[in-house]
Amino acid sequence: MSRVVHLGLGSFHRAHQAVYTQAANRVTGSDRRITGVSLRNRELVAALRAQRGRYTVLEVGPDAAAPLTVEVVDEVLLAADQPVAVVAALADEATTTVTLTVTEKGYAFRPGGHDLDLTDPGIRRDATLEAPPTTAVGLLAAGLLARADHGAPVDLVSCDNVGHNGAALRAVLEQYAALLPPREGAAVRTVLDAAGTPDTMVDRIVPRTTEATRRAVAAAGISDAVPVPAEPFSMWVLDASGFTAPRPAWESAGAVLSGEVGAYELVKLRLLNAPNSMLAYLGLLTGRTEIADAAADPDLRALADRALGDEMEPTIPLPAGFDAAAYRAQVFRRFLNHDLRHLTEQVGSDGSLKLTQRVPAAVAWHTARGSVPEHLALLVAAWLRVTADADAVTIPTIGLHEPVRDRVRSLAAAARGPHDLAHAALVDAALLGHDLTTRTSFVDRVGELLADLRRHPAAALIRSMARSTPALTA
Ligand SMILES: NC(=O)c1ccc[n+]([C@@H]2O[C@H](COP(=O)([O-])OP(=O)(O)OC[C@H]3O[C@@H](n4cnc5c(N)ncnc54)[C@H](O)[C@@H]3O)[C@@H](O)[C@H]2O)c1
Ligand SMILES: O=P(O)(O)OC[C@@H](O)[C@@H](O)[C@H](O)[C@H](O)CO
Repeated sequence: MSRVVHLGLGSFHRAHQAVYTQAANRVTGSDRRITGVSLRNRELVAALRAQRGRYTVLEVGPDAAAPLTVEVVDEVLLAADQPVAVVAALADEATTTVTLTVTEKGYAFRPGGHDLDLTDPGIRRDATLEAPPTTAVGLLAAGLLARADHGAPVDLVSCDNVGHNGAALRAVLEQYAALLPPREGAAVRTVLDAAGTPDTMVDRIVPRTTEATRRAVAAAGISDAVPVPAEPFSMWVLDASGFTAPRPAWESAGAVLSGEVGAYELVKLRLLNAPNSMLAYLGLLTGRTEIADAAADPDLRALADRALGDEMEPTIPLPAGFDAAAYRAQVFRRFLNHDLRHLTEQVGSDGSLKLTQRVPAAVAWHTARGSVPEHLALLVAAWLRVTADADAVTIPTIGLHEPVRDRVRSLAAAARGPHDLAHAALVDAALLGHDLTTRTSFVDRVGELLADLRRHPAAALIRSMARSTPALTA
């Protein structure tokens, strides 16, 4: 029986692809199992091993189902300690599907784009082949290299919130292969050429596990050190034509096989993830710890809703039969799920990587038509304010991570003011990608809004924008 190897055994995989795989097994009577690889989370690996890979998905909020026991992960590896075993699992002929949820960071993209960062120290070290790999890209490539010996088919399925995630994964692997010694590079390319890298759209809000999750699971009589909370909603759209090898029949468990994955990805990134980011940054600037509290504020909600409906929706081709109005209403019902306790700091982390996927192409759509999307400018200004100014976030945060924070702060120290900073960060340093570097009318507006956010309490600007007539500035 063919097996799945998953890289990035975080919360999302356990509440999404693993659940679909288990359900597909039940529906089709097959027994496909998952080798789950955590890159470096030693505690998680120890806990899952102690539970023989078994854990609970706890749905929370309205319409939550009963806790679900997931027992489809039958092997758990820690890449930091067992890189050779991970490469062997990836190389095994029985492995026909490799799935990934390694966050945007895991692809080692160059800031602002989808090219491999050739200066990334981990990538450079792995590419020497002098020691076992440590990065997700290095591990995958080592697995492909070893597969050259047998040539059995395999698919690499990115399940991260990255636009054209399959193509992006293929591109970084190709660029990594070019760094390898010629013989090994050619072997990796040969295996990659034959492999599938389908694009996918993945959707389920899965916050971090908290003590409340553990208590709720214990109250249901289940002993589990690593339960995963999740919203009841779940969606997975896959490009069926991108597969080359046997795989779990995820469609029998509700996944959608579609020729329009690209359109679904854009729906997800621009109509769900972008307003989610907006609630996160405006929430952080107005003292909200949780997304649901930010969404419950009528002014924040009005701005995020206009960003979604007026500024994002026109920029994307909707999938056939897609009901945008229903989606928009559903998105906000999902954000308002208080039981999720989805933290503004989780959604607001790594903004430079996330916003690059969510915003610049939509801005380019508007500026090409002579308008400046006001609410998207506010989103970017809010990200800059949170990133540049140590005094901007007044609530306690424990892990508001931002890879370019130091860079932005040194640009801020050198800048003559907010307009200068916006241009230095978005044009000169291209921190949100090259699409924005030529959109100077948009960058000017970001600078103005950043000035407002610095001059007044964020709530005042938010209130006045929310209560003024919505318009795209020409
Ligand atoms: N949580 C959600 O609501 C959700 C929904 C849709 C998609 N996703 C996608 O799944 C990803 C993971 O989300 P999660 O909730 O499991 O997060 P998590 O924090 O629980 O797990 C993150 C995983 O990514 C790995 N990782 C982190 N940095 C890495 C790096 N530099 N290189 C390689 N691997 C790295 C970690 O080892 C861990 O396994 C998200 O970034 C997103 O792309 C998440
Ligand atoms: O990428 P994360 O999980 O750190 O947080 C960002 C969220 O916007 C995102 O994960 C959503 O919850 C998810 O994309 C919903 O499907």
